[in-house]
Amino acid sequence: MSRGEASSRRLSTMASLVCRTNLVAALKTFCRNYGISAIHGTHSFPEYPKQVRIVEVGPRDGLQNEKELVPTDVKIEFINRLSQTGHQSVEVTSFVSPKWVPQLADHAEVMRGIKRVKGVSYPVLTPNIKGFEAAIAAGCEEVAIFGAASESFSQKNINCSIAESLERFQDVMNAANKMGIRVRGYVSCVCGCPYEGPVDPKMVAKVAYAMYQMGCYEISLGDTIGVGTPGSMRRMLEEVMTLLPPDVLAVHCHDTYGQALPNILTALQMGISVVDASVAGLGGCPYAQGASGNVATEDVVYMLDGLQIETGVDLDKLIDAGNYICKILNRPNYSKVSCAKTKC
Ligand SMILES: CC(C)(COP(=O)([O-])OP(=O)([O-])OC[C@H]1O[C@@H](n2cnc3c(N)ncnc32)[C@H](O)[C@@H]1OP(=O)([O-])[O-])[C@@H](O)C(=O)NCCC(=O)NCCSC(=O)C[C@@](C)(O)CC(=O)[O-]
Repeated sequence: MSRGEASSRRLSTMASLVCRTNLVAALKTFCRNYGISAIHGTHSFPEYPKQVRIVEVGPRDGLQNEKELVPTDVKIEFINRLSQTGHQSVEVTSFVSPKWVPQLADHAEVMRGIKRVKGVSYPVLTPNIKGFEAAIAAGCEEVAIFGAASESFSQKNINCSIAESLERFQDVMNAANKMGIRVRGYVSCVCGCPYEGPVDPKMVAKVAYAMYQMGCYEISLGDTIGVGTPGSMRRMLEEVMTLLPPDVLAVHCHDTYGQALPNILTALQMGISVVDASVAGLGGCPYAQGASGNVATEDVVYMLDGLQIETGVDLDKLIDAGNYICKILNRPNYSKVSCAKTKC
């Protein structure tokens, strides 16, 4: 990104924050001055977004931790089924070292084998320029770089410090810009780290801002080990939102402590409208011991349907895709909604 583009990006971010802050402050002052404590009768209700985009991470985050190698044709069929559910974004695989994540060593074959549906984006993870080049050679049109707000996790996960990771991501970003490839950014450990414990929200904000300034179109904030609560999620998001507006943020919640849905609800109330989820609640990071799967996509869609928030996702087709992969993996379906509907 050129200096001019970077500074105009900074200006528009600031303008968006200032407008938002002024509007909220003006509304608060108005209500205070006129003794209004309630909207809609006697209570004030949070405003939810009208639409939410779900980023389906089942084929990547969901499968990366599976011990038994899943056959390539099964992965392809799984992704093809997910492509038919109405999802706008299905994360396919990672172009990482096969020594580190053997399950995803067939990344190029999977990428080449899937039937791409018009309107669906198929991002892949690329930690460095080597991964980026391999991803492009396999036909990828969107990539994601993945950093962390914890030094220890960064070392364990991608074998470098946070500062080094940002340098590697800059190389990816430069190459992506030249080719017109969209880059998404992840920040892991936003509510806690498996090695360091609590993580300072200021650190999350700093890394998220650095990745956004670099040119990521969206930053996904990962509660990698699922320790967040609506309280810690809110505090973390408030800090991040001092630097970035909610419309460039996504949340990525694991469900280790059963807090993923309330955490997502908190994020929606704060203006975020992109949610990562994994069908059947598959998943976990191989470098975050003890972390359970992601929030199940079926459960997120059911909740959003109930809130009359548009996702475009067909719940029945999603349930079928989740049951398909669980049957092959011979493991339980962790979606409560799927279990309730199919009486599993
Ligand atoms: C980042 C590296 C590659 C650094 O790994 P390294 O060992 O430090 O890399 P290196 O540059 O020293 O190279 C060592 C070897 O790896 C090869 N190599 C180097 N780069 C690549 C590449 N891109 N693709 C394929 N091979 C690669 C390279 O060619 C060489 O091969 P050798 O000469 O030994 O045969 C390694 O640490 C790695 O692959 N880590 C995997 C991390 C990972 O996938 N973690 C899970 C995803 S993150 C996550 O789940 C969290 C998230 C996103 O979901 C959000 C959340 O929940 O918080």
